[in-house]
Amino acid sequence: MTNPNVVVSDAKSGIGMAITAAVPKSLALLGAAQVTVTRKKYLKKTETAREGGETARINAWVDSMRASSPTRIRSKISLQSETDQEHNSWIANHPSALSMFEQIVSSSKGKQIVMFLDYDGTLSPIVEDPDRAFMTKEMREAVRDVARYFPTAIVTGRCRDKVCGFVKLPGLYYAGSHGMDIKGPSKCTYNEDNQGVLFQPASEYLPMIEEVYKTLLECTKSIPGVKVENNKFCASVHYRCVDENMWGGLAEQVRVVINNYPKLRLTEGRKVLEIRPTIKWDKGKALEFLLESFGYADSNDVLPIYIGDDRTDEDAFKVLRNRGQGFGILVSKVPKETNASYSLRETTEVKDFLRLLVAWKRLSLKGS
Ligand SMILES: O=P(O)(O)OC[C@H]1O[C@H](O[C@H]2O[C@H](CO)[C@@H](O)[C@H](O)[C@H]2O)[C@H](O)[C@@H](O)[C@@H]1O
Repeated sequence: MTNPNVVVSDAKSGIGMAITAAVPKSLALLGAAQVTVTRKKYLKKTETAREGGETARINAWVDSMRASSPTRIRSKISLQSETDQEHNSWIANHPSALSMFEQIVSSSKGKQIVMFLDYDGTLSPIVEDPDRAFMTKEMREAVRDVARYFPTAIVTGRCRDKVCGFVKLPGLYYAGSHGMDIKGPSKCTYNEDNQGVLFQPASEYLPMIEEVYKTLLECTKSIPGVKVENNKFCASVHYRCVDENMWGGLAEQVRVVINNYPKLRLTEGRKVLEIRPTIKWDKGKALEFLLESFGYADSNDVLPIYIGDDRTDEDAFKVLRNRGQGFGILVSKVPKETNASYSLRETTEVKDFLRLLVAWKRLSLKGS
């Protein structure tokens, strides 16, 4: 994509000049001391990158950006009967966690249920503005009640402080930045000195992410609708409100920026590109870490339930599947490729599931 507003310094003239080529500003922003980008060098670099298959890589990104998240299963022919078939097979393989509620709780006999909840698309509906993704009062009450009976963690791509501000419940564990920032409840017994912070495996990346966030903010500012979010150990570039014709250009901008940071990698969520450290840490690792912190590292006495809607939640679903323990529940109205065992159609169904769990627990306590 071309960005007419990109300005590159021209070594010969010594002045900034606008060019209709992609993205050098991100490089220039890194500071003259670190990188000096001349127009000539920039064009050469772009050419070489293109020849080296960069274009193919960016095209692949754009294709992936077009797919929903996790990848939607597509019919080759969009006949109604095929769609019905697809849906029936989806429900047969990933039944509703509401209709399977009895089976789910009966498999928890003698085990401690531990709840893991993603935030966006799970506890709050997807909205255009990430800063306005509020959860309802009813959902908050449902989560609060669940946390009274079961250890409960919010596992999110968001920055931990931001999600705490949305959820506003003190009795939970919060794993922000895709699990790279884990904190227990205020009265956490694991690490009281550090105000309940349990684990920050990517703390050394903090200055780098801050720098990348600022660079992305600057180099994408001319693309209408882009929103860059600082998620502390991860920077997120939202394209939900960007014209689809500009997605290629945006992907290219992001690629050029992260090409300068070999210690960072890109992952995708729902209409969002996320730049994060290459360390082997994700929501699945966070789930394992939390189970261990709760004393269930190698235990059969636990039934973890993870509810999420996003590609990044697949890492946690996969962990549960590999452990042969607990269940992943994918929130989705449409068939998707997933490692989850069950499905829920939308956030209101998540709330219903949580309420059922609380009602079932209260009943079983009365009976005991
Ligand atoms: O792990 P999650 O809790 O699901 O967080 C993933 C990302 O969620 C947010 O973005 C998504 O929700 C926004 C609000 O509904 C929506 O506008 C955006 O298109 C979605 O990608 C959040 O803003 C990101 O920082 C999270 O990484």
